[in-house]
Amino acid sequence: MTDTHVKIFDTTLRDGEQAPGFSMSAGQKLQMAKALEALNVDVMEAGFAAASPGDFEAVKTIATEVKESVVCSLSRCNEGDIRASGEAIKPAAQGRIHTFIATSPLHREFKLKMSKDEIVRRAVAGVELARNYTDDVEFSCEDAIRTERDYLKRVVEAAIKAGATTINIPDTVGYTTPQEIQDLFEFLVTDIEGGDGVIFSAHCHDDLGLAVANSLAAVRGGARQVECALNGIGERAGNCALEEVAMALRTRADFFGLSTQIKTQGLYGASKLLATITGNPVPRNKAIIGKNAFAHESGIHQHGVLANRETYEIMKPEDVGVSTDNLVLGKHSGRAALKDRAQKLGFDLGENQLQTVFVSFKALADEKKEVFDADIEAIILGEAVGESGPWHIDSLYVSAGSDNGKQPVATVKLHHDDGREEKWSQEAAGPVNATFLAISHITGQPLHLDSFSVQSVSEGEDAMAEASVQVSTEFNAYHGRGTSTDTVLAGARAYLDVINRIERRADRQKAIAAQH
Ligand SMILES: CC(=O)SCCNC(=O)CCNC(=O)[C@H](O)C(C)(C)COP(=O)(O)OP(=O)(O)OC[C@H]1O[C@@H](n2cnc3c(N)ncnc32)[C@H](O)[C@@H]1OP(=O)(O)O
Ligand SMILES: CC(C)C(=O)C(=O)O
Ligand SMILES: [Mg+2]
Repeated sequence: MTDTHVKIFDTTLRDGEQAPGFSMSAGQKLQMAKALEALNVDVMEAGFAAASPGDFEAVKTIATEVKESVVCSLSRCNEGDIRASGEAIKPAAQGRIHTFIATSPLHREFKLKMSKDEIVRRAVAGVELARNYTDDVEFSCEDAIRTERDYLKRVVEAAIKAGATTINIPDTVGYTTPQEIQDLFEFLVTDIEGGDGVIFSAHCHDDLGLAVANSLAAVRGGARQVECALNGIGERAGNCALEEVAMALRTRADFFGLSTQIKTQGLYGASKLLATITGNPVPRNKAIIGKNAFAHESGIHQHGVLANRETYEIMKPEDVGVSTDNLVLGKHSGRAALKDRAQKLGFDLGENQLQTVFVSFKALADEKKEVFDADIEAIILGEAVGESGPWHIDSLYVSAGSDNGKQPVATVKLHHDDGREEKWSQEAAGPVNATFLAISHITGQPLHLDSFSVQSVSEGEDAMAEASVQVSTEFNAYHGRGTSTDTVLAGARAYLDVINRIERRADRQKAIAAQH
C-alpha cells in the first residue's frame, strides 16, 4: 500500500448496529458483510464477539465467508472479550482484533474508576493477549479527543510497544473540530515513539454534524485509516458516512492527493440494502445516496444541466451506482435487460435470485404500465432481504368508504410455516387499522405502533407504495417494511414483517438457550 492509500474501516455492523433501531439478525449481518466486501472495504468490523452468543456467531460466520476484506471484532481490554474476539475471527483469511479502553479524565474517574497507570497496564495486557491470536491488532483510546495530550502519547506508545499495528483515535462524543483533529494527527504522526509503520486511524462521531469534515481533516494530518459506516449510522447522531468520505476523497483527489479502494459504483445499492434491512429509509436530501442527490427541479438548474451536467453536478450519478438508463422495462422485457438494469443499480443477481426477481417483476409489469428503477429496487430488496415467514399473507380484502356510519372492514387470511391457517374479519376506524388488528388477532401479537408511514417509490397513479412500520417492545425496537401497488397491502406486509422479526428473534433465542 502506498502512503496515499486511505484504508476504509467499515463499522456498519458494529458501531452502526449499536444505534437503537438498527440491530440486525445474523443472516442480515452476513448479507450486509457480503455487500461491504463487494464495495471493497479494507476492513469490516463485524461485531463485538463478547456481546452475546448471537453476535459471536455472526462474527464467526462473517469471518468464514468473507475473503477479500479483513474481518475484525471489538473487545474491551479484558481477557474474556479478547478471547471471544480471537475465537470468532479464527476462520478469517485476514482477521483483526480491535481492543479499546477509555483514556479521558471523565471516563477514567466516573466510568472506569481506574488510575492512569492501571489503564496503561490494561491496554498493554490487552494488546499482548490479542497478539497471541493475530498479528493484526488495533488499539483505540476511547474518548481520545478529550484526553490530555501527554497522557494520550503515553498510552499510545505503550500500546505500540505491546504490538498494536493500528492506533485508532476516536472522537467518541463528536466534540472535535477539523483544525483541532488535524493538529492532533500531525502531532501523533511525528511525535509518537515507535510510530513508524503503524497506521493512525480516525473514528469520528457526528454529534455536531462534523464527522466527515473531521475525518477528512484527520487524513490531512496523517491518518491513513478512516472508520465509518454506510448511511452514517452509529451511536447517537452516527459515525462518519462511508459514502461521503469515499466520494469526497475521490471527487477532490486534486486537493487531498489521496485515494481509497472503494468500488464507488456499489454505494447506492449497498446503502439501499442497509436501509431495507434495518427499515430505516435514507433521507431524500442525504449527500451521495439520497433521492434528491442528483435531482434538479428548478428551471435555472434544469437549463444548466441540459446544457452541461457539470454546471450543477460535481459527481456522475453512475459513479455512485445511480442509474441513468433510459431503457424502459415492462411486461415485454426479458431476463437479460432485467439483469443488466439490476447490475447498474448495484445488485449482482445470481441465477436463482434472477429467476425469483424475474417472476415478481413480470407480476408487477402486468399491474403497471411501466416499471421504474425504484420498482425494480423494491422487488430486489424485497426478495433479497427475504427472511420471510413464519407468517404469510394468503389474502386480504378490505371494504372502506363513507357509507353512513359503517366502519371499514378488513378480512385477512394468513398461514404459518408450521401448518396453521386462519381467516379473520375486523372492523375499525380505518382500513389500515382494521387490517393490522386482524393480523394481530390471528398471530396473537398485539403491537403498539411507534410509527407507520407510506411513501410512493415510483411515479404514476399505479406507483409502488413502500410502507414502514416501527414498533418498540420492552427490550427492542423493530422495523418492518412492505411494498405493493396496493397501499393497504403494503402496510399489511410491513406489519407482518415486524411480527415475523419478533417471532424469528424469539426462536433464535430459544435455540441459543437450548445450546447452553
Ligand atoms: C464507544 C463505544 O462504542 S464502546 C462499545 C460499546 N458497545 C457495547 O457496549 C455493545 C456490547 N456491550 C455489551 O453487550 C455489554 O455491555 C457487555 C457484554 C460487553 C458487558 O456487559 P456487563 O458485564 O453487564 O457490563 P456493563 O455493560 O454493565 O458495564 C461495562 C463494564 O465494562 C467496563 N469497561 C468499559 N469499557 C471497558 C474497557 N474498554 N476495558 C475494560 N473494561 C471496560 C466498565 O467499567 C464496566 O465494568 P463493571 O461491570 O466492573 O462496572
Ligand atoms: C470503540 C470505539 C472505537 C468507539 O466506537 C468510539 O470511541 O466511538
Ligand atoms: Mg464509536
